[in-house]
Amino acid sequence: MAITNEVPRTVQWNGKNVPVYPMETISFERLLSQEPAELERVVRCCETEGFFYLDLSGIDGRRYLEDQDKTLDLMHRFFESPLEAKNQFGLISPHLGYEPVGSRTGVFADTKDGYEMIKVSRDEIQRSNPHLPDVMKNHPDIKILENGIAGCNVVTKTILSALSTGLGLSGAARFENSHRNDRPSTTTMAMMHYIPSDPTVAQKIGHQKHTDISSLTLLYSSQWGLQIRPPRAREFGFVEPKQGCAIVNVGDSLRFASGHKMQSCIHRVVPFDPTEHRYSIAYFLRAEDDTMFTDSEGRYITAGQWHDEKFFAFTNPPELQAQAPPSMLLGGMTEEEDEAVPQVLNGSEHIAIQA
Ligand SMILES: O=C(O)CCC(=O)C(=O)O
Ligand SMILES: [Fe+2]
Repeated sequence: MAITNEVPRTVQWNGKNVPVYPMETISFERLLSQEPAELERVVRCCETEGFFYLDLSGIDGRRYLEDQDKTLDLMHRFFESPLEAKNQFGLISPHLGYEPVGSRTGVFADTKDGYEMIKVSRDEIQRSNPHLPDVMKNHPDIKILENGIAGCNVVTKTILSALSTGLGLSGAARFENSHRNDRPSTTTMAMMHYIPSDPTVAQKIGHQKHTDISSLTLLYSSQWGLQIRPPRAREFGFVEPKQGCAIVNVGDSLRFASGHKMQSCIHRVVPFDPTEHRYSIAYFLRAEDDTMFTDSEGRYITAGQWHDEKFFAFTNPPELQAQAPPSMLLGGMTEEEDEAVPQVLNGSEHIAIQA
């Protein structure tokens, strides 16, 4: 963990004291001006922890927070629609369309996930007739999605450019050069709704531990639930939502592009308050499909291939997930030994490995 002056905190969750991990806060305004000290800090965050808060509360950043508030209103309307309307086209491709609750593995053994999700890709929203369910295929909603996606692009490209400069990269070697705006990629905005669920009995619960496929993920959620397991940490701990800030994490593609120096931090989502509906918006900035890098298995492959293989590993049932290259779900990141923790499942006490 980075050195901070903050006193370590814990919260009560699922019958035990769980850490709340402190994270650095990076200023969007200072990145925009490429202030050398801020560039150094953002590089250090990506190389040591792979996660940070991005302060968007200044005049240049708050318009993006307002975009996300509008996206949130749209999500409430969308997720309240009947299942047939939401699932009109199903999942058109891994980065476009709707996935109902329970489509993937859940956060605990023998559970399914506890969220539904609609993804709108950056390439798709730019088409004259984007493939969207009818309930959101109207001018005002398309405009909200377009503004949300374009805003996330500006914010994530600002970070990418700061990282290139901070690492002394120039010309074609800069990260932006493998994330050009007019090249096909699987870049997408995922809008998620987690249903209320009780960790002691739920069959559909949370979001399994993973690292992201993306280069950078920009996450907006004002609600608790995200847990990270920073490098060298022995257990998962919560990330506290912070007013005026988004959460940014490095994904596998940037880890690979940085010669595996950056950390693609392990994370998952659990129901913090079992009675609560939780909403989050994740923008996954992904490399151009034909970008080449060396993955966690030592293979020289394209970003497109990494995306497709890992996506299917995510969505496969556990027995098929186990056949994927061992490091795929965690992008080559390793976990410190888990501590055996008592866990109440289905009403009876088990000693289980928390995963
Ligand atoms: O919902 C969240 O807070 C995070 C979701 C996430 O990790 C993901 O979609 O990759
Ligand atoms: Fe994630």
